[in-house]
Amino acid sequence: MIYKGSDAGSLDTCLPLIDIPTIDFVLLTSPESSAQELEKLRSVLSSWGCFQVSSLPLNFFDKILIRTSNTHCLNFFEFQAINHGIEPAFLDKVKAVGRQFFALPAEEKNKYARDIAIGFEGYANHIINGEEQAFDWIDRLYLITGPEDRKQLKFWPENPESFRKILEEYNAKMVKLNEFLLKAIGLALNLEENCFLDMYGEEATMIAVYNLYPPCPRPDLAIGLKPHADGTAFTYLLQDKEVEGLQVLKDNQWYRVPVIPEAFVINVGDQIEIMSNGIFKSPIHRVVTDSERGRMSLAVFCLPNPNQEVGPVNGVVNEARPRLYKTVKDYTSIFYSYFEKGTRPIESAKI
Ligand SMILES: O=C(O)CCC(=O)C(=O)O
Ligand SMILES: [Fe+2]
Repeated sequence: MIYKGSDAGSLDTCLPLIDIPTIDFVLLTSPESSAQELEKLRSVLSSWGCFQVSSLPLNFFDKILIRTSNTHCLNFFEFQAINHGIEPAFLDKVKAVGRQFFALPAEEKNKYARDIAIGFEGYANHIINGEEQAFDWIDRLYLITGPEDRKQLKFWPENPESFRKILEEYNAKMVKLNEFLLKAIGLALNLEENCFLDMYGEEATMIAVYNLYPPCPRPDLAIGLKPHADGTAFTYLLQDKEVEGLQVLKDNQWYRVPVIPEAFVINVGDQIEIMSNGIFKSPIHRVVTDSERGRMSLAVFCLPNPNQEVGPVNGVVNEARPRLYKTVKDYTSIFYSYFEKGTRPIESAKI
């Protein structure tokens, strides 16, 4: 599928608003309600490929559940309890440090500038350098936040002072949340609880990307972020609290994603589409600009380690559903070359 050029679109208020499905993670952990909520999760991920989660109660990760998994209930025993959930006030801080960074003078931000010869990390005001590339209307701060030994602190702002500490704390919560969801999707398909988590592997890569879309005088001409599907396993997105801009494509129709303060939008990425043999869909999405208001979002990308081989998990290939995807490795490294061309990298993984 080619998206290039013609596909930029303004924030067309005539587009329908997606009634973005909500999954309640607390219901997922309760013996009475988990079967029903898991079925909802399965249905949402196979249709929309994205859903929202309201912020988690303070002690979500402390509620160490519960029962063994054969009753379709998530077993949390292996999770280390941490003392806090993800409360709205903390989410505000996570967003505030990003906004403060983007508000700094260019000279200060450029201390953390990306060096494309090294990689994608750091601050940059466009995503890729392709010559024929129509640039996106975006400023980005892209940081590898895990595993520990892959972090390059020279790209991590020291201004505002609390930036590093807050992002580290946020990252730790995202790691847990992602493990939780990887287990949940195994159960949602009636498979072994750890099948996705095992395929995802250890020492997974965590990437945090702050996206700033400045006000754009001609939103009809410039796209904030061109249509793409994420190359991740899952993406955890914190949207701007006030300014809309994210849109999702389903059945050739674009839908606006509403602003939902304090909620995460969680996207299936291509690697979960591959692991689920296409049962779960990695949705195409884009961001449009606004003529008057800037918008900031924070995306956390959770990806298997580059050495990890990723293919359909046990139980998703059968006579009724033959194998549709090859085994891939270091999928992320091909991602941006496709992004630049405006084609879908997942095509290269199809059999
Ligand atoms: O800004 C957004 O809402 C979406 C960002 C996004 O899709 C991405 O960073 O991959
Ligand atoms: Fe995305």
